[in-house]
Amino acid sequence: MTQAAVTTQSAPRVVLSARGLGKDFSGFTAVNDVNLDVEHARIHALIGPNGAGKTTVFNLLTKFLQPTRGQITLLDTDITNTKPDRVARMGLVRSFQISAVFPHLSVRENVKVALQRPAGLATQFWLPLSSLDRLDARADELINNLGLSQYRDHRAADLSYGRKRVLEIATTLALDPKVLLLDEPMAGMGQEDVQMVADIIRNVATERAVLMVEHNLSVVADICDHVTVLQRGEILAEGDYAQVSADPRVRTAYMGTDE
Ligand SMILES: Nc1ncnc2c1ncn2[C@@H]1O[C@H](COP(=O)(O)OP(=O)(O)OP(=O)(O)O)[C@@H](O)[C@H]1O
Repeated sequence: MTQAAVTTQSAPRVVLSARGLGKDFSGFTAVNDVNLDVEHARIHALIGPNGAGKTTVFNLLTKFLQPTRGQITLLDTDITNTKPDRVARMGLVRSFQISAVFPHLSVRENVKVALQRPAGLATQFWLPLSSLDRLDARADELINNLGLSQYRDHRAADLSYGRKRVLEIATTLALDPKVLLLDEPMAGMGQEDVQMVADIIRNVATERAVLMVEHNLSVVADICDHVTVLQRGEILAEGDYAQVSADPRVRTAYMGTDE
């Protein structure tokens, strides 16, 4: 391997960045002066107390909301004024809620429906599902990678809550995102499912960047490489989990005390 190749491999690669990001709602500033650098093959957490602005930042990055101030760059392209569907096609994909999974289709059929888009097929619900047979191999690869192979022919409705979440991540991965945004992936899960989904996210992040909003701080401590703490719409602290959790300002924001 050449020296250049070694350097390229080891250098952190920023795939999504925000500079001076801000959003006002009728005079109320929900997000102000947020700078973020999300790197390839890393898991980046966005945390903060209720109302800190995490969801608004997600909506700004995916362009569901138009920023009042600032700039967003995806893979070296300025996407500040780009429409959400185009941003998704460029590789910034947000996981949808479980309701995005079709309950009466099997795990495999759900993944195949999701695979139609990157395969260049229009979503044509009037076509028989058998017309999607050529997507079997790719669907099975995704299903195996996410540990769902023994549930391949189960109806989505019959899966446990945690496995529905994993299926939902699988349908998102069908779009082959470069940056995956996960909004509280552990919400409502028991400990066993939390561990399973944490392992899946770690696995998924070996090939792409993951930015996640998560309230479960032990998960953040366990799997996240970098943590940005928001409070009242602004960045309060950032660093690895050990750094931010030792910061007295973060302790005060979460617990009302820095003890
Ligand atoms: N469309 C809107 N119009 C007016 N205010 C809004 C709007 N969306 C969000 N806000 C306000 O912006 C602030 C940040 O909200 P946001 O939902 O981004 O916080 P959050 O950190 O995601 O909170 P939570 O952890 O409770 O989900 C809150 O004060 C909220 O009331």
